[in-house]
Amino acid sequence: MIEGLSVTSLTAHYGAMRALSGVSLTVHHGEVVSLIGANGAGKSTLLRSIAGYQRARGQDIRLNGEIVAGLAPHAIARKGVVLVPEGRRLFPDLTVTENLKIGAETRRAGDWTLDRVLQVFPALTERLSHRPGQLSGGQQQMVAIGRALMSNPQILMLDEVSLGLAPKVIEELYAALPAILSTGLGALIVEQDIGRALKASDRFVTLREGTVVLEGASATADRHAITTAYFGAAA
Ligand SMILES: Nc1ncnc2c1ncn2[C@@H]1O[C@H](COP(=O)(O)OP(=O)(O)OP(=O)(O)O)[C@@H](O)[C@H]1O
Repeated sequence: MIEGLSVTSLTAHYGAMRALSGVSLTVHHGEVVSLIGANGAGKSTLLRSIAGYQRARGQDIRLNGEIVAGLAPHAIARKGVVLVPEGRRLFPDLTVTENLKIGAETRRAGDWTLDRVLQVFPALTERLSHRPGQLSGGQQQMVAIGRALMSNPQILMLDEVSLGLAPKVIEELYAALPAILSTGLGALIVEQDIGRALKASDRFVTLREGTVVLEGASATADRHAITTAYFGAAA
């Protein structure tokens, strides 16, 4: 049995179009796995399928050996698999505190509290009564990640958290990752910048056209091989 997330032979369709074909991967507790691939490779579909927002065939998605595939998204979150979606999806009429506390509604027992989120993202401390529209993009992303942490996840999935943010702000977000992982959770991250994805992760998985084409340890990854796998043999 795998301690953490395991996905086996996952297939997903949009109508007749196959977006994922037999994708398998694991994310153990305490490790970061980065999902690398061009636009349309299927990264968001994979994360959304794991989180229960998208119907997938194969249906072998497990957390600590227990099948979670087929459960509703809130039930999967309650088991401990939580997605920070692309575009953040904060509640615009709620304050930062209220947005963070919503994450606690699917809360499992665990270490994450509002105070702990604020230790990881101190920039939010002064802005707890603000609405998301009054925050910078980076601060909004901190709220989205903080909201996910408030549910005490075992597996945290981050879909393109750096999209549209300035390099300095992206550095700040990634600098928080070790503190986030120190509670023993595992992370599956989608990051467009291959260099940053490898730096932030223990292992990488490259998707092309819905299929895993290359995977390995990030520290010893061959960038050329990844780029070739990413674009296909014709690149
Ligand atoms: N709601 C949808 N309806 C139909 N096709 C979709 C839908 N969402 C995604 N697709 C298609 O499924 C494939 C995989 O898309 P997906 O968004 O998972 O890729 P991605 O790797 O996350 O890309 P991006 O970096 O652009 O988000 C693409 O061909 C895309 O056009």
